[in-house]
Amino acid sequence: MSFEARQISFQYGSKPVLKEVSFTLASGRFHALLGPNGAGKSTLFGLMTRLLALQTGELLLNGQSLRKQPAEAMRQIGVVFQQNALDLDLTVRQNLYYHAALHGLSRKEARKRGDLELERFALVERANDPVRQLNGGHRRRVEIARALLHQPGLLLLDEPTAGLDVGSRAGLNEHVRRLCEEDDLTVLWATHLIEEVQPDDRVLILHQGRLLADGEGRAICADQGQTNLADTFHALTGAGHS
Ligand SMILES: Nc1ncnc2c1ncn2[C@@H]1O[C@H](COP(=O)(O)OP(=O)(O)OP(=O)(O)O)[C@@H](O)[C@H]1O
Repeated sequence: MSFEARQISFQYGSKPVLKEVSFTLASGRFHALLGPNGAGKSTLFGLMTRLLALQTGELLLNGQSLRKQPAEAMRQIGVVFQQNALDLDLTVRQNLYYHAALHGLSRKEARKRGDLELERFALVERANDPVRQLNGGHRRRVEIARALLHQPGLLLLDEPTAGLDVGSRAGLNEHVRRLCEEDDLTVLWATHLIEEVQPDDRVLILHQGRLLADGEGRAICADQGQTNLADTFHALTGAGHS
């Protein structure tokens, strides 16, 4: 899986929100898209998932333009949005099957893929419970399992730990890192929380619509003459330590 953003600019009305943003994602790696609130992370996700129409620049998945091959590209992408998008009255299993059907999976395939993800996400015991009965951490796990049903090569997560307690946050972050290794999945994890980023992650720092840094966390720190990511982030954006 290869992904490239070329010179992406975007504005809401007359308000510029993304300014000539270019980057590539490395296959099978965990990338942290780090930026303070309002940096433009969700807008970038909106463009990558085609919720928003591209204005300037190009997005390429495996060399194919998202603009020109939207259906094919969407088959390669799984997404977890900031807002919970599960049907609370359906069971965990029903949510998974419904989403699988939307992606055109047969009933048999949906069951097979659904059961496998329930197992991997340690959700088997909750499979027949309505999502409403699940806590925030479990709901997020269901959302990620759902996003992976159609076996995308690229998983986008927009502030996936929003609203979770510290323990659940760390657990979810670790889990997605494991998926990255197990499935050779390319991950873009948007966050404003430094503690969700590790020095050997690929880190993209977005601030006021501009990409201020792009590279291995450790190398970005060294470039800025800093010893840790929190100080580096502060030096680049002026944003407080989280
Ligand atoms: N629909 C919209 N219309 C006008 N301005 C918008 C709209 N959506 C977002 N914005 C503005 O665009 C800027 C970037 O917002 P965006 O949500 O992309 O940032 P973010 O980094 O995801 O931050 P957050 O984590 O707070 O959502 C902000 O100034 C925001 O107020």
